[in-house]
Amino acid sequence: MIEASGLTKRYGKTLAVNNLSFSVDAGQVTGFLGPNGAGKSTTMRMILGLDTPTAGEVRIGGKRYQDLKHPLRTVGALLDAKWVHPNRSARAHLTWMAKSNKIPARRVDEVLETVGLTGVAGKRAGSFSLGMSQRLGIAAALLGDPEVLLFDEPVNGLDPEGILWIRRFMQRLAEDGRTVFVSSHLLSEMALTAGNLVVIGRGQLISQSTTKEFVARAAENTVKVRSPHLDRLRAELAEAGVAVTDSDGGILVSGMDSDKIGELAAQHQIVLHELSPQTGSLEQAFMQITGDSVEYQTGLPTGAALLEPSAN
Ligand SMILES: Nc1ncnc2c1ncn2[C@@H]1O[C@H](COP(=O)(O)OP(=O)(O)OP(=O)(O)O)[C@@H](O)[C@H]1O
Repeated sequence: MIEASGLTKRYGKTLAVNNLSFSVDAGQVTGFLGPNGAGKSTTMRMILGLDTPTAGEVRIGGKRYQDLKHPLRTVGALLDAKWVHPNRSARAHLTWMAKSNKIPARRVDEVLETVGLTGVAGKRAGSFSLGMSQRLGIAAALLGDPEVLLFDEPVNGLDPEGILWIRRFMQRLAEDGRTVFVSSHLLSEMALTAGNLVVIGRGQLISQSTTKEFVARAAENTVKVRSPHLDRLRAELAEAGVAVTDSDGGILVSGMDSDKIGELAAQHQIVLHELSPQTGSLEQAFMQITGDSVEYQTGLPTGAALLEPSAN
């Protein structure tokens, strides 16, 4: 289990993580979701003791990272799959890690087998594809047979087969009873993988709930409206304090259900050509909830910005 309370990290003028509290339970994959720059990597680094919080703390199984006797046996992480020395073989890399962490050498072959790299264990890690490097990174994270696993954007840049493999693998780890915490800026990916979501924006907690609840909450509040008197309707909705965005020859209304919009239109004798509650794509749902908290606008429509690969 991971518990963050009041976790805060400031880099100069940038408040990367701001008073963040959440918990991650064992037995399910928990997605850590937020737009680029939201503070996910910084939070993961603080969980792993690689960065010191400016305020607050995070505990793993009740202990701070620096108080863990055998850190690799408690928590394993895949942060950056490409940090392996390129001239070392996969087996040499894992053997070195095992030795320096007092982990029995037999674990090396076990984890190579687990991630399906036994056949290429003697090859230079520098010659590995991104998918193979990710597997090697996961093997390293598993060396100490830890209860808690952290993955930072593990599917970035992978082909569909690699994505599927990682998704299934994370689910298997969770089914084994481990705590699996995985960051992503893609809700559609997380919705397929994670049962719970911790969602952040601009370093702050936006929501912690089941994935189902998160998606339903966002989607149920959007209604598509088309009308030949769109300007008048827009003005009445603004008066009612409701948010409106343009969409495909009509508008998308958030925060008022379709019954109320219909009544408002009738009251002002505004003809409607369409009044349809949207189930919305997952990405739309995510944008709707995190919309105000996107730090860097890319100039692309907001939905597309989310589908851009992260800079990680
Ligand atoms: N070492 C650092 N020095 C200064 N600012 C930093 C540092 N690390 C992160 N930041 C800033 O903190 C904020 C959060 O960054 P972080 O990388 O944690 O976000 P993220 O959610 O992981 O984003 P991404 O998905 O783009 O990696 C950003 O504004 C970033 O520029």
